[in-house]
Amino acid sequence: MAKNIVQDILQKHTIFKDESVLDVEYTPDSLMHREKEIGSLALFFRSLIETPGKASPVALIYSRSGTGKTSITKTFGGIAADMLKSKGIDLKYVHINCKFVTNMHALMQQIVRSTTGADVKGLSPDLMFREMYRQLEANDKYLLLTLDEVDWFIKRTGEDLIEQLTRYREELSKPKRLAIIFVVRDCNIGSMAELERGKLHRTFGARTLKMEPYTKEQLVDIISQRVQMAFKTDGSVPDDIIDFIADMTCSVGDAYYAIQILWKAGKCADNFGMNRIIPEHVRMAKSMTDPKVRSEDLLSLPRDEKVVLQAVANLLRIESNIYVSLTEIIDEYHVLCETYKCDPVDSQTVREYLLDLSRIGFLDTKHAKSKQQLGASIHDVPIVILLEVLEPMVAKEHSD
Ligand SMILES: Nc1ncnc2c1ncn2[C@@H]1O[C@H](COP(=O)(O)OP(=O)(O)OP(=O)(O)O)[C@@H](O)[C@H]1O
Repeated sequence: MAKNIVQDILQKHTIFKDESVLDVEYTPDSLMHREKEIGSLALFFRSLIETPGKASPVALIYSRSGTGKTSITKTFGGIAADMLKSKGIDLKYVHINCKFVTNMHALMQQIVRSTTGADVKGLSPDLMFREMYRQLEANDKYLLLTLDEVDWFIKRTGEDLIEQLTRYREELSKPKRLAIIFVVRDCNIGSMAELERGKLHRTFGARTLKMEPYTKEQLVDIISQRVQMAFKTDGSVPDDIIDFIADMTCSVGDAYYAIQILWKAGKCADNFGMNRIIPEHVRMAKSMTDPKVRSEDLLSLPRDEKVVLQAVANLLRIESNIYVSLTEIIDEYHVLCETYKCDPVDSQTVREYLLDLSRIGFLDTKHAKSKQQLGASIHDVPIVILLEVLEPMVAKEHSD
């Protein structure tokens, strides 16, 4: 019985070729739009690659989430290890996420385990570090260590991981076998006290890299790359769907967020037995990824604005519509006014309502390039869910 269920599921049609490339852990071989940043790491760690042992460089990377901090450090770590290997030098790249590590002792245990494969118990963090370093020396190895999300660790434990590790590194005898990349979320740097920020500046100096959020065009490229790898045929994710996802995620510039929406939209298409993603799947995916409760807010909107919003939603219910024009909205609005037997407001007022609805977050507006005409879309809520609440609300208000 259970076997049949599994067999049935596996036999079901799917638009995916390889879902694993949409996992957050997956880093593509070619990391788009991060060439400059990988180049900065090469400059920061030039001495490690050209004259290993001479110095023990450290660097700090910070940015908002989903902007590729983890990916560029892993990519750079792999490249550095390969380059040194070709010179007969053994560089181990170790990447540790500190977010869920509870204290300095547990962190040092992880560093030692990932570097040497050994489990050390009963030693203080200082002694563990010395033991690990002794093993690096004994085996003539070098270590490039990335400590990711160190800001969470510092906040939670109150232990100044950056100061402690940079102190260890200063005490090392030559050849210096340790280089470290610290990774921090931008927002947490922003909220740091002036004194702490000054300390970071003194420790890292010019070896500080701030990564900018991705632009819409960059997100289009990143999503397109994943589409090629994850989906069966070219037609399963049309270009305007890629554009739509990039449009709705570019205000945060987060590649992970965009890839999550792509994946969930693909799952929706599978669930509906369709062989391509349509805009409504994307809206559903967005609401699952970033749920927003809107229904109670709808009640507070003026009556006429609700009708304008319903006009937009009615037009977007049509399968292929991502944006609809002001002219179309006005036509649909007049049809609704006839249905509800109410007097329509003039076109300029409809336009103002749309801008107002956009300001308070019920819809998204943009100007079409060609016609200079206002277009409206809804990014946050699946239209079916919005209309389920809005339609009866508007009907009731006009029957009272
Ligand atoms: N330039 C890029 N090209 C392709 N994929 C990318 C790129 N940047 C990020 N990604 C993908 O986006 C996801 C998030 O990236 P990553 O974890 O590197 O970001 P981050 O800045 O470290 O995020 P966080 O602060 O949340 O840890 C990963 O799946 C990664 O593969």
